[in-house]
Amino acid sequence: DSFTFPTQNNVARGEYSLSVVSMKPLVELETKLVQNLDDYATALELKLQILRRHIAEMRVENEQAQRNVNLYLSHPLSAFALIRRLHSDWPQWRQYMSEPVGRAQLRNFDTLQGALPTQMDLQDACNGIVRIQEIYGLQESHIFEGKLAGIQYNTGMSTGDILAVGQHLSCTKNSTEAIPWLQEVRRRLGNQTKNPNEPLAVGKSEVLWLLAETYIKSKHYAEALPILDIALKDKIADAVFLRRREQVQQLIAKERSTILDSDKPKDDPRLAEFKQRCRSRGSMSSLHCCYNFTTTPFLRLAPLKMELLRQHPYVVVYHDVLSDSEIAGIIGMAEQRMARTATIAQPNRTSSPTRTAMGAWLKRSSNALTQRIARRVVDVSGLQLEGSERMQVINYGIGGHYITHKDWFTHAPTVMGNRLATVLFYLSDVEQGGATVFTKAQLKVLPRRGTALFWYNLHTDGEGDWSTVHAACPIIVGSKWVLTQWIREPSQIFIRPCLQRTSAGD
Ligand SMILES: O=C(O)CCC(=O)C(=O)O
Ligand SMILES: [Fe+2]
Repeated sequence: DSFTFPTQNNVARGEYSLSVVSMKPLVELETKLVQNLDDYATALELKLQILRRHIAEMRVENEQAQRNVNLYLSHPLSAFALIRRLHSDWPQWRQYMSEPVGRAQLRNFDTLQGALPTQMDLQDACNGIVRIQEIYGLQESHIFEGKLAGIQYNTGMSTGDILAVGQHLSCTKNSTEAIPWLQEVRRRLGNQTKNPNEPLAVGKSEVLWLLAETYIKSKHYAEALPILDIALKDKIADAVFLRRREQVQQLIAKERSTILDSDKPKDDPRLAEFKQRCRSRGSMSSLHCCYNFTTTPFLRLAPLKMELLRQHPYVVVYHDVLSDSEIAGIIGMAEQRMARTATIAQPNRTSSPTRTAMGAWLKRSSNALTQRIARRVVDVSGLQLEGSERMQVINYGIGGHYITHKDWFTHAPTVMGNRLATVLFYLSDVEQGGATVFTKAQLKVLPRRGTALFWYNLHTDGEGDWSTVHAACPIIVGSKWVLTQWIREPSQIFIRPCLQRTSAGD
């Protein structure tokens, strides 16, 4: 179920990619690293300059000696100087050559190293990219070139970027998904040979090996063979490749290969619905719009722009209910309290989290601002908040999403009661992706800064309403912020008493 709680009070390691806000320090970290490397280059240049100057002087002296060796050595001061230089100076030059350059920069790097993203961060980031590709059905080649869901951006993927995703995918259950990525790396490397002086150069033989192994792992033996052959033909491979080739030939003779694409696992229906809804056009399909004057007495003075999206389940949107300064204040508070949000079902990290975001709980009584927001929740819902959990602010990260879930509990605690209703405020616009979708009710709501979504999670008799299952589609481009208030049953006794179900759908 979807009860979420923070596991840590600050950004713990391996949690950068989960929200845009938690990645912010990385930009400054890179600034420092670039400066440090620049300082290292300066130290190298300084040493080089000193060397060049001395070499020039040495050459002048030595050439003079060479022109007339006898004359040079006949002069006692020249001969003396030669002896002295060779005895005293040259060992010092040896010493100078052996001294490492940039020790200070190396030490400085070591102090920054602890803040570098971990393997887990990279995995999360890979998962995010793959999720965008999968859920929206994007072509890998488009992503490589920086075209995301029909929009061409200036940023594409480098060979190193693509290889990292390929490597990640080759270790996953569906390793065949790595193939387009690794093939692209292979294509980009082309006939290029690795420059041994380039620290970041990608080795072609390593890529070919990984590609061949990925084919072999998924029993596509026939495809592995030509890959190994390329490596052998280019003579960039060694005996290991030759042995592997023989093994593959034996496998082809013995075992049946799988035909590419035939073994694609079928999506489970929930995932299929999620994909379909996220890919659908974002029509709000409102039933009607009106001004709400009636939910609470306050609204008679300041009516809210309300749009009814569905009657069953009852889902409404309120436009422009938060001001820019209120939003800035809430985000500012949340930023200081960010922690990874984990669901109770999986409080520890797994490779495929159901929710990829960082969150903060805010007490409604914290300050005038949170009290005002709480009041707004009462206004849009007509419900009371005593006994409800705190407000939760969420910021999503790379390909951030929240899989299909229901906000109500199957076994609700009797004291706190179940989550009768949800109010979801959008604190930001999202450039692409990140819609809230109701998969059963076939509704897609695009985040709009300042808008609130309200729905009932329970039928009038208190039973959980399955038609309220919903999800957050992966963000493609943007930083999505939401504030959620789940509203518990007990304090609503007189407002929305438990009734027999009125009509079929209610
Ligand atoms: O972020 C969204 O669009 C949905 C969030 C949600 O479903 C929740 O917090 O329960
Ligand atoms: Fe939810």
